[in-house]
Amino acid sequence: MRTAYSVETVRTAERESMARLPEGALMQRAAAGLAATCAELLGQVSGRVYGSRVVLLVGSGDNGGDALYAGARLARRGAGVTAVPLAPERAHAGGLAALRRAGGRVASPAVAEELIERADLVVDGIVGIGGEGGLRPEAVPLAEAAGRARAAVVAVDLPSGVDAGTGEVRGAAFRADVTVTFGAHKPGLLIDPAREYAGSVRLVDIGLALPGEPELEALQHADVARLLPVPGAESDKYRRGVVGIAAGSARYPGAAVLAVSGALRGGAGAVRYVGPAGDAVIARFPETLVSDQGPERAGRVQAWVVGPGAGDDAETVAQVLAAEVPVLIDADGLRLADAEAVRARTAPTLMTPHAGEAAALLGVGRAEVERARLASVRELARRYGAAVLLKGSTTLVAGPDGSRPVRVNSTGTPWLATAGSGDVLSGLAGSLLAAGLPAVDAGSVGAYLHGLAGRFAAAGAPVGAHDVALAVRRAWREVGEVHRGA
Ligand SMILES: NC(=O)C1=CN([C@@H]2O[C@H](COP(=O)(O)OP(=O)(O)OC[C@H]3O[C@@H](n4cnc5c(N)ncnc54)[C@H](O)[C@@H]3O)[C@@H](O)[C@H]2O)[C@@H](O)CC1
Ligand SMILES: [K+]
Repeated sequence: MRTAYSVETVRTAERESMARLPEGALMQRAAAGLAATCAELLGQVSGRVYGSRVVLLVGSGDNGGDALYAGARLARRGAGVTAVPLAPERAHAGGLAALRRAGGRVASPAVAEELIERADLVVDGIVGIGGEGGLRPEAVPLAEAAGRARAAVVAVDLPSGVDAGTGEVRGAAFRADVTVTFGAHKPGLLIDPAREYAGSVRLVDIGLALPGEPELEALQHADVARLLPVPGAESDKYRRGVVGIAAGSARYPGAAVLAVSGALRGGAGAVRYVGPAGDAVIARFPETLVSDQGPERAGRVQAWVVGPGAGDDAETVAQVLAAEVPVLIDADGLRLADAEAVRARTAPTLMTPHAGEAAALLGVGRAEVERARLASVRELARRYGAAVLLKGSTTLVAGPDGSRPVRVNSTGTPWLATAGSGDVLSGLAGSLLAAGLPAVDAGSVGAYLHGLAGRFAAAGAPVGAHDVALAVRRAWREVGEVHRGA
């Protein structure tokens, strides 16, 4: 499991460590890890460390101190290192002295852009977890110059300008090729939009003992493998769970077909379809149990999926919400579901909005949800007393009270933003619910497999939702392999 901790928790751990260790020890560990990554990148960009040109952009806190000490290490290996302290009188004094002793230079911000243009490597040490309120105006042209330059950009702890705790980005921020982060991932490194600015993230262990719950957790192959339902020798289709799909309409029969296609690959023993698209479903998937009765009379299921392509069929949504089994609500179902009826449910509920649907439920603009994804998913979960999966390039899954940790999934690919892809996910996650997974697990395992399937299906080219559904089996096998190997 990958975890991310709040800034507050990291600060607490830092204080405890500092009390035990000699002064400056943590910063030296951070700088050593940072310098190692810088040296590796220099090897890729210019073939060697010796003689390469490194620019350190240095703010007034310890983030700048890390950059300076790492710069001193590179200078000792023969790199030409120039530090640009944005506020020279407040830059980390020990770090500046160390850099100078190692042969590094210090330059004025007036020449920073010129230096960046000629550099092999730019180290962004302007702000880390102490940053507040986005990048200051004087640093904006530097972020832009670094973006234009051919140099590799390494962010120290976080790309300056992104919010460490929430992943929000207000205005300009540095775009890094690699972010070297210390002690723990910060939530902003795993959540969009900030995640995109971080490039690939490397965690340097500086020996922090992290207390309490993480803010976020991200399942890895082995975690998913442990959660996947596996039929035992005694299983029959009913024991493996029947998932009911109440989806599709005369106008959108395809949504029903796609939701069923996802459900068939999610581990339930059988899929029961209820709705007006039975003929289309049977034609494609003859193994489906099709009923033309409403959900109340369709026969037993262990979980329902309601909403994909459902049009305005509020009665079906109401019947599903009244069922005493887990329910996944997606697409039109989110709009049609009565909030009181959702809150009154005693069996688990999983809502799966994209940003636009989440915005409509929260009564805010879509951009607001996209900007503040973590706060949005928590708020929705609290309002509805339901687990909520907020779709996007990083998908977030919050438990019913919005409490910690929220799950984050980043196996997806931008190619997954294609019509019907959400219908496949709803069927897949609903099937996992029917197989007995708790709502947060069903959502996050579903998102993980769906994202991986999207990658396999796309392989760098556009995909349709049906391709994604087909690739779920490959994703499942790939995850299972790791488990068997473990
Ligand atoms: N947490 C830890 O355990 C460790 C932290 N270290 C480093 O220390 C950093 C935190 O250091 P600090 O607490 O000194 O804070 P930062 O260095 O992140 O930033 C604080 C300084 O930047 C200024 N500032 C705040 N917002 C700004 C903005 N938007 N634009 C420009 N300047 C801004 C503040 O006035 C303050 O002087 C971490 O990110 C990490 O790089 C490491 O040295 C190792 C250990
Ligand atoms: K930084």
